[in-house]
Order: sequence, then C-alpha cells, then structure tokens
Amino acid sequence: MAEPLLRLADLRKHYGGLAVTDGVSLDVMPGEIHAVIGPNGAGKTTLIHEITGLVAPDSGQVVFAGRDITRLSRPARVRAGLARTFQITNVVAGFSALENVALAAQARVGSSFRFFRAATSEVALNEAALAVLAEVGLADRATVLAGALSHGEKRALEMAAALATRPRLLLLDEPLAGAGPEETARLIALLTRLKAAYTILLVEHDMQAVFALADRISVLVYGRIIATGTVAEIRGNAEVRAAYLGEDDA
Ligand SMILES: Nc1ncnc2c1ncn2[C@@H]1O[C@H](COP(=O)(O)OP(=O)(O)OP(=O)(O)O)[C@@H](O)[C@H]1O
Repeated sequence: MAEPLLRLADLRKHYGGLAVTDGVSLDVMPGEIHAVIGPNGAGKTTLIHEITGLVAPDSGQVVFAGRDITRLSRPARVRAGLARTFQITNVVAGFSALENVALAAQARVGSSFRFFRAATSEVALNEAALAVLAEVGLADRATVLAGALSHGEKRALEMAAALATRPRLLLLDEPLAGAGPEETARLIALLTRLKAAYTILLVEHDMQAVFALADRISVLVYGRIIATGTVAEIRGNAEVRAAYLGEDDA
C-alpha cells in the first residue's frame, strides 16, 4: 500500500480543560480528497491550524511526505508543499487577481513583500500566475481588482493563490461557505477538476458537496475521529448518523 502523503498521529491540543484535539490520527493518501466533517466546534479548524503550523499541538505528530513537520515554521511547511485556503475569504481587495496570485507565488520562494512590484514585472512570474488563474477558470478576470470579483470568484482566486505555491497537499477550509446555489455548483465543478491533479484535505459543512467529492470522510466529534470511511460507509454508519448526520443528509 502507498505511503500516506499526510499522517496525523495521536494529535492532542487542550485549551484549559477543553480537549479540542483529543488524540486525532488520520492518513491522507496521495491523490485522494479526504473530507473532515463534524458539528460546529468539533475542532476542525484547530486541526487545520495544527497541520499548517498556526497552532502547536501539545503532543502527537504531523508527518508530511515522510517527514516530521510538527515543529516546522509555517513558511517552511509551505515550501515543503502544504497550501491552504481560509474559512474567511482572504484576498487582497486592492490588488488585481493576477497580482494576488503572483504575491502567493512569491511567498513560496520566500521573497519579502517589498520586492513585490519588481517581481510582478517579471514575465515568467506573470505567465505562471496566468496559468494558475486559467486552472481555476479566472483567466479572463486577471486584471480585475480582487475586491470587484463575485464571492464565488474570490473563493476560486483563493484556490489559485494556494495553487501558486505548487502544493503537494491542498487544505481547503469550508471553500463553499457563503456561496449561493449557482456558485456552489461552479465551485464543486472546479474542485472536481482539481481533484485530478491534487491531494486535498477538505473541511466542509455542505454534505451534498462532501458526498459528491470525497473519496474518504473522517467524522470529528468533540475532538475525536469517530469514523473514517468511504461515502457509503459514512452514510451507513449508525454512530455517525446519531452524532452528526440528520436523516436528510444521509
Ligand atoms: N484559541 C482558543 N482558545 C480557546 N478555545 C478555543 C480556541 N480556538 C478554538 N477554541 C475552542 O475549541 C473548539 C473547537 O473550535 P474549532 O474552531 O476548531 O471548531 P470547528 O469544528 O472548526 O467549528 P466550526 O465548524 O464552527 O468552524 C471550540 O469549542 C472553540 O471555542
């Protein structure tokens, strides 16, 4: 069997008396979309933060591509191939779509913000940024200020910014949050396309989207994974249905 691209081993994080991550172990296999679902406050965002390095776990390990990255800095994790999008839309409104992507690409090579202007004039950087915009269907919106994009386009731009770092693993924190039905359909189509090229860890509340996209699902409840399995296994799991999925979802 292939080695997991990401392995979480017995991760634990307490805030005071609250065990927010309570011994989470999870493998993300190369090429899969692995969804993490769970009720509000289950600890999903904290788990993503522990993977990206924003929150340090009290104990346990984060192993990425065979390397223990538990204590690595956030930029070092990005350089190793971890990219994320945020739950709250996170683009620079006053920059064009192209500039936003170029800025993200620069983060990967570690150059500082003040070299930004010079760098965007580089033909190669612009071409690479354009290619990434095309990947998410925004090529014809390259010169539009990010602040003027629709909500769904901003989410796609966030994904482009993440892709610009040339990730091996894409962490998506609620990419469909706040999207209307049409935008949701478009974003699901985009994620389906990205699925062919990237390994993805997806945190998402929209169960129809999760069932349509995920290869495997892990269910997090009060900081613990209560089940991991295929869509069919999770939908048919009585404990999951009782703890989380309503009859409508299942
Ligand atoms: N820095 C912190 N200090 C104290 N408590 C925290 C902190 N961060 C998160 N928590 C608590 O940890 C629990 C899990 O929060 P987290 O945001 O990870 O859950 P979540 O599953 O992402 O929720 P949601 O689906 O609502 O986004 C919550 O009870 C939250 O109040």
